[in-house]
Amino acid sequence: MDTDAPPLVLDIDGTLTDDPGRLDPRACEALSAWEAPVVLATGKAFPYPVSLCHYLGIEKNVVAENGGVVLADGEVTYTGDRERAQAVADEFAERGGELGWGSFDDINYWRETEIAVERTADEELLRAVATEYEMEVIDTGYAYHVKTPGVEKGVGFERLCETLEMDPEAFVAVGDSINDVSTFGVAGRSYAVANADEAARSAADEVLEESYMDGTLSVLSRIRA
Ligand SMILES: O=C(O)COP(=O)(O)O
Ligand SMILES: [Mg+2]
Repeated sequence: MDTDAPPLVLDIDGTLTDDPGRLDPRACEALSAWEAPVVLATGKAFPYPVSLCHYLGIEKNVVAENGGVVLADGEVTYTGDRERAQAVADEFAERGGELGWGSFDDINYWRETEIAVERTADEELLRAVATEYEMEVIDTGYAYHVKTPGVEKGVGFERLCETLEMDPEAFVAVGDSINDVSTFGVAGRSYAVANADEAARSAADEVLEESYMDGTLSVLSRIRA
């Protein structure tokens, strides 16, 4: 691999996974061997990208919870009002809504700055309650996230770059959904995989012909030259 490979900022679900969200095994080889920093920027709770970095054998540079949690150079920072998100979840449940994750809610168990809700939930009710609490709901295609407005992956990514003393413009971004739009806005070059939603497609510099990891690999092979 060329040592001039640019640093990467990559979404996980829909970008390094298949449709049901299983990690594509080709991501392991490609990212373990990448010769520049790789940042994982995800809507998932903090332990998920940290574990993925651990098992890929790469530096733990992570934006989790849609920007609510950032880890760079061993330093963790938090933004977002978890208590307010919890208040939305409680009121949602009070009015008959269900988060939908079953008896052990591993999706929210470690989540520190927002709340995620299964996409089978009553979206209209969830959005109505969130609005009452001046919170925002986004649909990533994998979950609804009840989050603090202004907390975004891209904002967290900029914070991470400050810590690493790197220029966000140097990074190549790949993603698939509305929660990647802010990352696309600050990275130097951005790609939406073919399975991306409308928001990601219109924010990306380029929409790829290939879906999921096929799309991500096509970017990696292009930029490594
Ligand atoms: O947690 C989600 O809903 C989606 O996760 P992602 O940001 O890695 O695609
Ligand atoms: Mg995604």
